[in-house]
Amino acid sequence: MTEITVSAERLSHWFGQGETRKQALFDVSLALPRGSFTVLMGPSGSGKTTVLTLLGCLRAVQAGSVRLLGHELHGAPEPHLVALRRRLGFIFQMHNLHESLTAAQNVIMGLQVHPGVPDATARAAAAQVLGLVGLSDRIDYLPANLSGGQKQRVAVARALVGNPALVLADEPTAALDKDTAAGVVDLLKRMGAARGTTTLLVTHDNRILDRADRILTLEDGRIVKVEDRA
Ligand SMILES: Nc1ncnc2c1ncn2[C@@H]1O[C@H](COP(=O)(O)OP(=O)(O)OP(=O)(O)O)[C@@H](O)[C@H]1O
Repeated sequence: MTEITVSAERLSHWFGQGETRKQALFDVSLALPRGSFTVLMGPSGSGKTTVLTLLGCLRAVQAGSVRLLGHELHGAPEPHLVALRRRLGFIFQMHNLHESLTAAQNVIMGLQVHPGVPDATARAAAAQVLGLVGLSDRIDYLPANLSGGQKQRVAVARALVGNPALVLADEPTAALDKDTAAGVVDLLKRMGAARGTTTLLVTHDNRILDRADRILTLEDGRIVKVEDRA
């Protein structure tokens, strides 16, 4: 049987209170098999980021079910959610690097959620994953001395260094040129194949679509299309 990393069943979500209360998601159901690479598309405001944050334990589930790594998120206590979040990797459009830390130190931040990792081990893990994203020669650079694409690759390295079960990426290639964007996506795909990492990637970027195993399209808070490419 296929192992499912994360699934949603009839997931609905609302923002605001009283008269401004607005439904952002309507009965969204999906299931991401282990190691799969899924793209989530849709117009601005269709609910993509909301789905990502709900699957990633960054928002409380209000209605419906999310099962992440075998655990139900609806009604789960905060310490449970914190523990689950440690098994995820997040990549956002804005790279959010610490400007006062080098590339390696930023990547090591991705390991701080795993207490007790010795410094030398953390440094070696950071160097290895920076090598995977093609930044072996930039390990000790500060973000100010890196290009936009290089900074984004550091952010990818930071998300992957803890060997997450699930990577949630929100427009990770928006700031990148064509070749760098392709490199980042290929890296995420390779990690899926090599480590069984499951990836869900929000994008408007047509260049990524042909690399997806599955493309989900959201419109007005509903999944309106599922295309299997595998
Ligand atoms: N914190 C919030 N408070 C109120 N409404 C929100 C909030 N976050 C999102 N929304 C609304 O929920 C809907 C879905 O937003 P969401 O950010 O998930 O869309 P998106 O598809 O990711 O859009 P984009 O491509 O522009 O990032 C939109 O109508 C948005 O205005």
